[in-house]
Amino acid sequence: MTQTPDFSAHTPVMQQYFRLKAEHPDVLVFFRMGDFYEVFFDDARKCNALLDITLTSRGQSGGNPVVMAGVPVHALESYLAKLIKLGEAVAIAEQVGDVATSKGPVERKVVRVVTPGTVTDSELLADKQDSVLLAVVAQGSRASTTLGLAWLSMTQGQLGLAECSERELPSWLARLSPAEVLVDREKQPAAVLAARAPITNRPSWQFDSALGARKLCEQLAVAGLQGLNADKLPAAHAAAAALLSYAEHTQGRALAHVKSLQVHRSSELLDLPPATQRNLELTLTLRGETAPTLLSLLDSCRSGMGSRALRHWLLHPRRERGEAIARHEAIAALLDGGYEPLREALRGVSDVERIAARTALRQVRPRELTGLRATLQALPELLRTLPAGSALIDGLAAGLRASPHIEELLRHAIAEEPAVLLRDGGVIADGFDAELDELRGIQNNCDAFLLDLESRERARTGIANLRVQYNKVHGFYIEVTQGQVDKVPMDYQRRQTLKNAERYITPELKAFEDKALSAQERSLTREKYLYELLLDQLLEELPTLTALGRALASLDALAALAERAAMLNWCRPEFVNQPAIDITAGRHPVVEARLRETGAGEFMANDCRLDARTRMLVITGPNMGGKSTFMRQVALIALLAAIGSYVPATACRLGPMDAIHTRIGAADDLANAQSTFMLEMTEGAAILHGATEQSLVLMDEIGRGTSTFDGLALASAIASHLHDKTRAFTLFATHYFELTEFPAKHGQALNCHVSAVESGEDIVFLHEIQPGPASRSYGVQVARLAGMPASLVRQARATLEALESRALEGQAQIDLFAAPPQAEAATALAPSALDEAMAAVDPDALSPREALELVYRLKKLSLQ
Ligand SMILES: Nc1ncnc2c1ncn2[C@@H]1O[C@H](COP(=O)(O)OP(=O)(O)OP(=O)(O)O)[C@@H](O)[C@H]1O
Repeated sequence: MTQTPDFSAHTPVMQQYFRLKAEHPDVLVFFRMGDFYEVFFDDARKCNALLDITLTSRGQSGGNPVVMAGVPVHALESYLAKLIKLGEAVAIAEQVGDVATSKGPVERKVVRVVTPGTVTDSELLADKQDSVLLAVVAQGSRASTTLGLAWLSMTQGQLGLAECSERELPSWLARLSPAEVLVDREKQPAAVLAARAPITNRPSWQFDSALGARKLCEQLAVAGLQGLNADKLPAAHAAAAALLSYAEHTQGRALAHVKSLQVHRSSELLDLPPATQRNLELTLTLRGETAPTLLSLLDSCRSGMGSRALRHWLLHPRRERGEAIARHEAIAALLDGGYEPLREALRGVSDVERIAARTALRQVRPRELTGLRATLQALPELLRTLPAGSALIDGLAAGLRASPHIEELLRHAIAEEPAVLLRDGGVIADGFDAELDELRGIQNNCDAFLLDLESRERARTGIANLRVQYNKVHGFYIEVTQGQVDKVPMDYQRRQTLKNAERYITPELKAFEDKALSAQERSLTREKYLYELLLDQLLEELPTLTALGRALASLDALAALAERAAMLNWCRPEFVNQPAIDITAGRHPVVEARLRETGAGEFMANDCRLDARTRMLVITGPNMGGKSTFMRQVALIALLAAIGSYVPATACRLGPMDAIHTRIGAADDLANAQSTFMLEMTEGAAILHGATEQSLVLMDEIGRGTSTFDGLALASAIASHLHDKTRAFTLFATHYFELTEFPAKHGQALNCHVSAVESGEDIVFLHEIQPGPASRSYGVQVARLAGMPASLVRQARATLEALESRALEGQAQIDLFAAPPQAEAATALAPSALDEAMAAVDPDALSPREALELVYRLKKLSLQ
């Protein structure tokens, strides 16, 4: 920016601006000047480009024209929303001094910095999605790096810590989907670029473990972190140090509401790598839209809080099944006892979670408090709708019994329908504060007083047309027409002379004027003061409010899951300790819903039976037959069960599971300059390294990105590896017909196929999974269905027949699944002269001279 170090060359206001800008060099500074926020120089040019606001240049400062642009104060929120979406951060510098009494420019201060990861204004936040601020730092040597993660949802008041390896980082980034990532300015972990979130650089010294541990203890008001299972995480503590200082810096205050901490260890969560989240279309479709996805289908929540909780559950499934079982039990209770009354009661609740956070940050608006009040008043009714029979719901009910004190306080303190903004007045209820009532009384009684004074003065002076009036310039006055002026009493002082009237003031009217004019100002000041006091009192109740928000969010999410289970005819899954994925009549929930919506037919339900003896299904069948759908539905059912939802099936038994890996064809990742095939192999390799016996692996047409032989060879080697070494539960869909021989030689694999029947030249897909290999692949028929020209289809059919007959004649007898050649097997040639000579040597029998000769001889042989 055009910044001159010598501020003295500038006007006093610009000096003030430069000082603030120097404290916030990396963000846009919005500098309050009366009814506008002004931006200057480079910030102005940037805003001109991003917001399309006009650049102007006014006067000079330090010898240069002052380039500036401005946004009106009342439109701030909409401009901020745009900038935050574009990943920009904005420091808001307000006038904090008193304009009337200031000598020189009024004092200004940055009161908060709005950044993508720390926004709390409801207008700037998506209702259904949390805004997460994440700090990532790498610790350790190059050979063994540990990444420390610390994150904060400012509006939930929730901190999270985790440590992971470099390989696991992408999964974490996909799971947390941060709105802003803080990194060490000096060493940025490469993977954070993939988060596609704005990156904010922070100085290295802020990523300090000891400082982080201390800050966490202070923030959570605990003496040590052991009790929270949060000790011995030095890398995460280092990230927390940077996270907390940045968060406080942006809010301009301590974070009173951040009182809870979750420590996630990678090993506790069911691993959902980014490819899995993408391929299963959990929260976004492959095209990047928010519907139709699993979340859009599940989310029938009544509140933004519920939607956010559900999203969190979906992306953080636990391996340990206690939490999921408790949710299954709660859904069963809601289905038994009726979930509709609860959902009705939840319809009107406000976003208590965000209101609590905004209260803590002292940003809460009057209307949010009336929303909170209404919610508190509705709680007794809501409690009555809760069913019995679920320990989880009983626990949440305890969170709903918020102290009646808060409701009472809000009822007395806040007006029935307060103004939108505190500065407009009319927020504090009548009868709450005697002083405020008196000040308001003065304003309200103004008219009555003036009428009363007028009739008294008329009687006293005998001037019948005397009038008491007010105007902005002269204030209150008594007006007497020129003809009556001689009747004016002594205590009347002339204020103004008009053509045919005189205007006077009396001591009584002057006293009233002083009181009335200052009453409005004073009542506003008093309201602000009372509002601050109210916030202090609410702050004491913050833990109760936070717990209430969480309880409402969970109940909403549970009720949505119950409603979905009932409406979509889902069943309660069962967990077992043996290896098993045993699904009866499973369906793909999103494809099924889509078919129903478009009236395109019924979804064909299919079973999936995998156990310790059958760990792999080799799935063949025509394109469009339903292979991908079947594989995905198995994964979705497993995931739904793990988050505590019912599942689209008639019965479902699941053994332990640690991860869901998917390799499903995707378009080229041009952005990362990876070809289809390279991407396929990279993802495949990650699966082979990461999967275990307890993982579910979906492999959809691996190898198709390269030539047929390469692809077939790789696909068979990958299948063998998964079967013999990894032993993961694997669904392996392939077009390589040769792979249907795989199960014959691999005891834990079975063939199955999606059925289709030919009718004349056409093909009808039955979408039914049947045992055994497919008889053929019907590619030409599918092409015909897709509308390829008839002549082309005829030509393809003829070529196919020719190829097939040639293949039959000269079928190569290659054993695709033979054991890989061992390194030593390669040396199984006839022994060389050198080998023979070496074999003949008896070292103990050699004299030194013979040994020397032997060396010369061996050297000679080696050169032959
Ligand atoms: N079980 C089913 N019941 C009804 N319709 C289904 C079923 N499975 C799949 N479909 C329909 O068939 C379409 C194609 O399914 P899918 O993509 O799973 O086929 P595929 O065998 O994987 O094809 P390709 O080999 O070309 O990838 C789906 O979009 C869906 O509309």
